[in-house]
Amino acid sequence: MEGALPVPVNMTQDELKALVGQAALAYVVPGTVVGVGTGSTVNHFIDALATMKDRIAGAVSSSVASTERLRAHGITVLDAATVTSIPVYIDGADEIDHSGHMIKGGGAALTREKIVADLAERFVCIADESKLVEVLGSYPLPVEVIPMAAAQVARRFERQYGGQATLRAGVVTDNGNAILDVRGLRITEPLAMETEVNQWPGVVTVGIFGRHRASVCLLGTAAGVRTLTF
Ligand SMILES: O=C(CO)[C@H](O)[C@H](O)COP(=O)(O)O
Repeated sequence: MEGALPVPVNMTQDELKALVGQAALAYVVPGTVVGVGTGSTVNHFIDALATMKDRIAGAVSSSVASTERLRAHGITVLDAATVTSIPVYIDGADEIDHSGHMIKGGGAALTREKIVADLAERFVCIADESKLVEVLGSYPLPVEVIPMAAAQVARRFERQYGGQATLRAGVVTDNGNAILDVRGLRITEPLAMETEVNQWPGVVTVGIFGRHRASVCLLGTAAGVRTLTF
């Protein structure tokens, strides 16, 4: 199912991100706690959320960066451990397919993103149209790993899926771990790969959001905001 709201043509990628960040406000349930993702698209959402900060019960954040931005706007950030359920989680994606499966983790926040997504009744993905793909895998798949397992996990990707993993230089996650970026994958069965890789020793989180896929995607396009529901 989809629909589109018209917008002026020739918008930049950042303007498309701002457009969907604003559009996501319609999915915030007044009086409740909002799950907030991480990244440049979400930054626009956080800025928009500030306009209704007095009508929400606060936010659960998926990264130190988003927490700082939320607090700078005067939005209350709650510890995820104190929250049992939230109606909606709003976050970006590096890729999303036509079933709502995503690759996430370009900003290295994938583990906390999956934790907050797990608290949510629904995941609303906000993205510019370049993120919509037929098959996941052109974007290098991020995997958060315990550093001592990085080489072993990399070898296993090569052996099992023919993927080439490299350590993301200079990056330490909010959880003190490393990120592998895996190239050369064609992820035709996201749920199966997510389940498999999650079982490898030393893998903290794989950036495939299959079980935690989006139920709605607000896609910024030259024709307006396309709403995809899955
Ligand atoms: O998964 C993420 C961070 O870990 C982001 O949602 C993803 O990288 C998209 O970022 P952006 O909105 O900047 O394009």
